[in-house]
Amino acid sequence: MAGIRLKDIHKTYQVDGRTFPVLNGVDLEIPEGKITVILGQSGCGKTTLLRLTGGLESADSGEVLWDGAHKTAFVFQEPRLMPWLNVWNNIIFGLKKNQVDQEKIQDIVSTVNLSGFEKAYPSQLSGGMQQRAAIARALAYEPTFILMDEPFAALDYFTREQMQRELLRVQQKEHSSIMFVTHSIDEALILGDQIVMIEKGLVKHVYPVKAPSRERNLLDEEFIALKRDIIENLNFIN
Ligand SMILES: Nc1ncnc2c1ncn2[C@@H]1O[C@H](COP(=O)(O)OP(=O)(O)OP(=O)(O)O)[C@@H](O)[C@H]1O
Repeated sequence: MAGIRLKDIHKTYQVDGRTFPVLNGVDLEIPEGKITVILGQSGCGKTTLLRLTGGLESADSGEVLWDGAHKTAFVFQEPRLMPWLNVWNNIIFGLKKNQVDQEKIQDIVSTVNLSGFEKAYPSQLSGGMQQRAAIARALAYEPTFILMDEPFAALDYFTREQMQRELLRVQQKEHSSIMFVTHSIDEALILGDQIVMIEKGLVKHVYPVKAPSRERNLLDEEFIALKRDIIENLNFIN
C-alpha cells in the first residue's frame, strides 16, 4: 500500500506530574489518493494522532511509516494567514522564490475559487474565503499528504457545506491524499473514502465508503444505515 502506516502508536501526556494516556496502540493504514477521515468524540485523541502522523509530535512508542519520500502540508481550524500579506503572497509564503511558478499558482487560485482576490488581504475576506486561501497555500507546497484538523469547524452550516463540496472537487482534480479530522458524522460521510472511528485512544472501527463522493446523498438508505451504525458504535450514552 502506498501511503502511511501507523503501527502500535502510544502517546501519553504529563500534566502536573500526572500521566494521561491519549493513544493506546493505534494501528492504521492511510492510503494515498484518498480521503481518510478520523472521527471521534472530543478529547479522544484525533488531533494528537494527526500531529504525530505529520511529525509535529513524536510518539512514546510505535512507528509512523511513510511509503517513500513525502511532503506534508497542514490546514488547521483557523486559516492562520499572515494578515499583512495579500492572498497571493500568503499562498506562496512557504515557497522559495525559484519555486514560484506563476501559472501554477494562478491555477491553484482558480481551483479554490479565489480568482480576482489575489490582491485582497485576509481582513477583506469571509471566513470561508480565508480557509480556501489556506487550502491553496497547502496545495502550492505540492504535498504528498494534506493533514486537515477540523478545517471547517468554525464555519456556518452553508459555508461548511460549500467548502466540503469544494474540497472534494479539489481532491478529485489533484488526486490529493488527505487525512481529515472531524467530530461531525455527516462531514465524515460526505468526505471520507474511509472513516476511522477513534475511541479511548484506539481505532474502534474502520468503515470503507464505496460510493463515489460526488454521488453521495446522506438521505439515501445506505448512508442513513451507515450513520446509524456509527452512532450506535460511538457509545454516546456511556
Ligand atoms: N500538549 C498537551 N499536553 C497535555 N495534554 C494534552 C496535550 N495535547 C492534548 N492533550 C490531551 O490529550 C487528549 C486528546 O487531545 P486531542 O486534542 O488529541 O483530542 P481531540 O480528539 O482532537 O479533541 P477535540 O475534538 O476536542 O479537538 C485530551 O485529553 C487533551 O487534554
